[in-house]
Amino acid sequence: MASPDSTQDTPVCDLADQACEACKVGAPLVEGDEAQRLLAELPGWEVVTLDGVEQLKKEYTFKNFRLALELTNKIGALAEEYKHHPGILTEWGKVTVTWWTHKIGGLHKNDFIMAAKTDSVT
Ligand SMILES: C[C@H](O)[C@H](O)[C@H]1CNC2=NC(N)=NC(=O)C2=N1
Repeated sequence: MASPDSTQDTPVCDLADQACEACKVGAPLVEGDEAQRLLAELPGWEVVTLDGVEQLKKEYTFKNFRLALELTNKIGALAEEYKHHPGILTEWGKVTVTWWTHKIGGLHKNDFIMAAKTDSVT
């Protein structure tokens, strides 16, 4: 039994367990070193710039379309639950997910939280 103060007992509130905050126009963008620090907690995710907007992106692969659609629907339910919505491209054997915050035209902490929550439903 590890001692109560050992590091493995230290509760870690990781991204997937955090709640999204209400995001308003003018909220600060997450960029540079802060983005890289949060990205390090998100295996398989990358920051891409599409139409000048930084977004988090990850591809999930499957052996058929039905499984891709199942994940798509799980992510859709997450988005509705947390009122924060991704881009989702659903293809045979693949789901491509992008997270960014439309209101601020880039990345917010919420996008990193939702990316972690996306991984938690795969
Ligand atoms: C009115 C509605 O709650 C807002 O427009 C929400 C909806 N979902 C959203 N999703 C994302 N990714 N960015 C937003 O700015 C956003 N705004």
